[in-house]
Amino acid sequence: MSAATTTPRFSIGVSLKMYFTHSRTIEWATAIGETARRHPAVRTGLVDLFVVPTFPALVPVRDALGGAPVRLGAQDLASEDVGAFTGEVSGVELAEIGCTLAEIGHAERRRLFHEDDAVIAAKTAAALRNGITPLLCVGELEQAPPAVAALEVAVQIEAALTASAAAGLTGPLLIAYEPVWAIGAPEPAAPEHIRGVVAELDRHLASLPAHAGSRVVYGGSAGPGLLTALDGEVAGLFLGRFAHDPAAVEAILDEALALGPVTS
Ligand SMILES: O=C[C@H](O)COP(=O)(O)O
Repeated sequence: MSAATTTPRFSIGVSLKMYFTHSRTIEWATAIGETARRHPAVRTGLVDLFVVPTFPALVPVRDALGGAPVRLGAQDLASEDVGAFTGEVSGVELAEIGCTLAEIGHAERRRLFHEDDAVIAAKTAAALRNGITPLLCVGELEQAPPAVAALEVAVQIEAALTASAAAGLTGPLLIAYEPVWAIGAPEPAAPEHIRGVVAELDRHLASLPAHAGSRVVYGGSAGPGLLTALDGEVAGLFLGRFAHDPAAVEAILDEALALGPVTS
């Protein structure tokens, strides 16, 4: 087995949203930990694998992973760090229990919980302030050509960074590009659409020195076969339903291994 690469070529993560019971979450995480410990794509550092369970499952999942090289992410975080905010969970506490990622701005939180650009910007700043990588979810609302979609998404990214910029906060972002119309759908967006938007977003991120090291992964009905279809031109996937079977995660890791490290 080759030595671990310094920068993983792919980031591959799964949000469990609110689909599983606690016991099923732990069974799933145990299986993912077992896969991660032995799979060469993870062991060599080719893939940065992360899981995003519900809040009460974070510590049990961390323990079920049993030291496997899998990062832990939260599905949300508070915009404040301490105080009378019933029901909220701070970035301080998330960092303390080992979360290195926090999901921010998911379309479901915008649509169902009325999170707006200001909330998302405050949460992005809270993550950066606490040394947590924002897993910033962005995506166009309606189907549009890649250049048009990328413009809409770039505006969302800029809006999410306003509070961080004002506070002088820096750090890499993990952008989950999720076309809203492709979330919860039977199929992901077409590979050529994904490649087109992600290429534009990569160019946009390259113009943000405060967030050097950022990368874009694709989410929205992603599953086995998509990484291969994207031909290595996208830096990873953010999965939902189609990673509920641990065998699907293993299949995607196999695809990453077949694509291999960047050769140039
Ligand atoms: O957080 C994950 C995304 O929203 C994708 O979910 P999905 O693959 O079930 O559509």
